[in-house]
Amino acid sequence: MLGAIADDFTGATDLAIMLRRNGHRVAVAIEDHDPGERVRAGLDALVIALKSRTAPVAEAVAATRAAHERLLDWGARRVYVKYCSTFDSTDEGNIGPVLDAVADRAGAERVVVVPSLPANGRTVHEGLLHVNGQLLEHSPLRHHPLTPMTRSRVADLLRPQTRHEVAELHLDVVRSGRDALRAALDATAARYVVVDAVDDADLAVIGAAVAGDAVVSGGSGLALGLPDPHGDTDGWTAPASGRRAVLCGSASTATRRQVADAAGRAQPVLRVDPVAAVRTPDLEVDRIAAWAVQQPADSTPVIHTTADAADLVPEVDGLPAAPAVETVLAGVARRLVVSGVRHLLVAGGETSGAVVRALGVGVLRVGPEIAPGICWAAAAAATGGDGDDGGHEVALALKSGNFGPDDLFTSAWDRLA
Ligand SMILES: Nc1ncnc2c1ncn2[C@@H]1O[C@H](COP(=O)(O)OP(=O)(O)O)[C@@H](O)[C@H]1O
Ligand SMILES: O=C(O)[C@@H](O)C(=O)COP(=O)(O)O
Repeated sequence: MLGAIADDFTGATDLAIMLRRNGHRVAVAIEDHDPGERVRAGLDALVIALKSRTAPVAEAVAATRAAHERLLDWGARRVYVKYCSTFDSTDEGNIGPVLDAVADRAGAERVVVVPSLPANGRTVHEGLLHVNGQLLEHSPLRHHPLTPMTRSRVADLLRPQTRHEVAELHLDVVRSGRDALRAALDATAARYVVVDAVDDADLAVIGAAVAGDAVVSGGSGLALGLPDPHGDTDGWTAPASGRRAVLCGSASTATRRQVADAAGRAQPVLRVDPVAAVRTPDLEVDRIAAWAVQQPADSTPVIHTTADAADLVPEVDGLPAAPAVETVLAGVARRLVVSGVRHLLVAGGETSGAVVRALGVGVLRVGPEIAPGICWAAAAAATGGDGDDGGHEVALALKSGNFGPDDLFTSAWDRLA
């Protein structure tokens, strides 16, 4: 079995889709949840979803180490460390410290670093990460609320995060084919090697060249290069029908466009007040949940946080607003499920982590792909409390802030039909 550790929940489903597309029978385990021996026995790949991308370094490393041990116990022979295709991190981490911990434990002398995800416009060329043709540092990721990306050379982003050497291999080597790339990798003394990839064919070459590596790392794109022969990935059924809703904690430009598009199609839209989220979170949850149940049953209420950059509130009364906003959206998610919402689309990696935790979900069963990097997944929500017994089957789509077409909030439901 291939074991994978993803540093956020949208990233976990993104990777699971790629593995599924490539013939793996795959499931996503939420944090320290054990899917059970029977489920594990039927899998070719298991992705553990952590909420470690922006956690304090020691916490992220400890959670990753524990996840790695579980994967080893469960028979994983290879480990895939999944981070963001835009390399979301700071000079402190968490990509470097997490890679160091996994590579040390596995005794891996070399780990490739492959953030490219061409299907979503993320490419690495001559060591520089581009997002839809722009250098990372000139893309909207420069203004990310938690991990602003102000440099574009992947090696320069990783170096401050690790004590190990970081090298680069460029497209000319990749395009010389699997054997030439493997030879070049073997000739490199560095622990980490950033490998260029501009299209899916490059990812296939890299995947083939690292077929024997105990640890690989990247965005989800590298999974396209790791085929599994089983190819038997059916067995997904959509959970019972019910009301729909969208929860957006992402401030990304793609999400903002999707909110505006839904509003333009006459879907009801409400914005979380970050000041209220910090000062009176329970009242803010009540306000939003009460609004949502009043909307027409056949509508898709969209609850969001940021219409334009001016809405971003770093602090309120000296307290950070971002985690308070996440907590409010997580509280709203519970209330929505209790009130009959069964199909929930969540935008934002951190936000998805907070929502999935609040819903008490243990395993995501990966279903149909909606758009590159976005899928529906089935899960049992253990809402319990709030006047509810819990145990509802729900369909969740966890969307990276930057992914998806403008009409996603109205078109995503077609894939559940
Ligand atoms: N208006 C706002 N003020 C303060 N924090 C916000 C606001 N809107 C969103 N946030 C926070 O920004 C973060 C967005 O991260 P995330 O959910 O991972 O989205 P993305 O996938 O776009 O990175 C979350 O912690 C969220 O609570
Ligand atoms: O690799 C990617 O781009 C995604 O899988 C991902 O991790 C996105 O993170 P968020 O934008 O924070 O959801």
